[in-house]
Amino acid sequence: MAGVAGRLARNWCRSAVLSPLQVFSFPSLQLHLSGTAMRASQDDFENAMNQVKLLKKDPGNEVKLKLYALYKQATEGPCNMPKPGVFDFINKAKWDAWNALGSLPKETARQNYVDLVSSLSSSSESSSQGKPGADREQQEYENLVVTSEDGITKIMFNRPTRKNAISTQMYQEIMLALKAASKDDSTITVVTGNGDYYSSGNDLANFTDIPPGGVEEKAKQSAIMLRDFVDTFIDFPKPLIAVVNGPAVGISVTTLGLFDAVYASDKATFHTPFSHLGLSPEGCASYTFPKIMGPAKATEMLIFGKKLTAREACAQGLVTEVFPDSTFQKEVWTRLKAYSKLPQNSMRISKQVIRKIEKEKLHAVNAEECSVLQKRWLSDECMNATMNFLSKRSKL
Ligand SMILES: CCCCCC/C=C/C(=O)SCCNC(=O)CCNC(=O)[C@H](O)C(C)(C)COP(=O)(O)OP(=O)(O)OC[C@H]1O[C@@H](n2cnc3c(N)ncnc32)[C@H](O)[C@@H]1OP(=O)(O)O
Repeated sequence: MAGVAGRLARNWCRSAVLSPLQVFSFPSLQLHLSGTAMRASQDDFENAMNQVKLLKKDPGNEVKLKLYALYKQATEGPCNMPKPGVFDFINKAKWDAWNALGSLPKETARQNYVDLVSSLSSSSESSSQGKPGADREQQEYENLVVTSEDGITKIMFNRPTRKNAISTQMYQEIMLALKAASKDDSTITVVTGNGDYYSSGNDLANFTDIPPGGVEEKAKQSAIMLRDFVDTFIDFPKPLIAVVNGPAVGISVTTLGLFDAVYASDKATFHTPFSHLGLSPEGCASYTFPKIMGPAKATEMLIFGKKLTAREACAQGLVTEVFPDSTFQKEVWTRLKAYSKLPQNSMRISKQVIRKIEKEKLHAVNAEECSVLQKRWLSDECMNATMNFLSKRSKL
């Protein structure tokens, strides 16, 4: 197979003066827009064809074959060529790749082509920005520790003395770190907490910093920031895993519904005391929680503020697996390191396929939740609960 791969590479590179990526735009990949069969995604398809030519990194023969096959399937349908002879290695490899797509519908092939190119573009972009590894330079954050090693980018909340409560600056930093992780070379991204808490949720002191426009302006700014924050999770393109090292409260619980896997220590608890704080759900939990655990269990958490143990949260489907605290870090990181070695593009594309149908809905839910909260923050119920906590008259 190595011989065939080598010959494939040479064959595609034979046009000599061309860079490997220009060569990669083999003749049959040029789009012949016939004006027929124009569909909604034709523009995306066309853009993807152009993007392929701009890739900075050679994606390798396996991916090239996949692109070739998807292109042929998208434009011509199932393989219609006679099978090349056994010694015609290159055409045989191309034929095999196309034929393997069977009766995949044209529009699915087109979509898969677009998705594959999009994943290649982002990894090619990021490869010019940095390499994975322990020594990789990381942006400095005040409230996070971000590291990248073994194909895993780890974003760790780092305000342990405040139980990792999320300040306004920390929301911004988390968004920045997620955006950077979405473009780096890592295969998976992990969010965790430093210290005994995963996170105690929104820093209740966030609402004491009132701008000149008054509390209404504060509520408006907070709703915009919250919407952006949650959108970043909804749109995150690669597997996102929460390593819940201890108790989680409020928004650090609701956003778990947007993660792809949640591993928890048996010391973790899951608490969304929105009614106690005069608030309402955020992080798309009004949609994801009833979907994950059924409406009755979601009501107990989101309306009555029932705190779940890690095992209860696992039984409800919010948590993937629970580990004894004594072996939690070792077991989880061993597993994550194994997962991080799986093929990057395949994982990305699988996530896209799994999440795509929900994306629009999640953005709409997020917008609605933020608009409701904007009003809630101005309510007496919420203001009193916040003042009671800050004046140390109450705790959860
Ligand atoms: C701005 C736009 C976005 C808004 C999004 C909407 C989000 C909603 C939510 O997330 S709702 C949930 C909000 N969180 C809370 O209500 C938790 C409040 N904290 C507590 O009840 C307790 O601190 C505790 C149960 C988490 C931990 O109790 P304990 O173990 O006794 O520790 P301490 O209380 O002594 O905590 C140490 C230190 O940290 C401060 N702190 C902890 N959590 C928060 C917080 N969420 N906000 C602000 N400050 C927090 C706590 O006050 C202590 O400070 P001190 O040492 O006393 O100065």
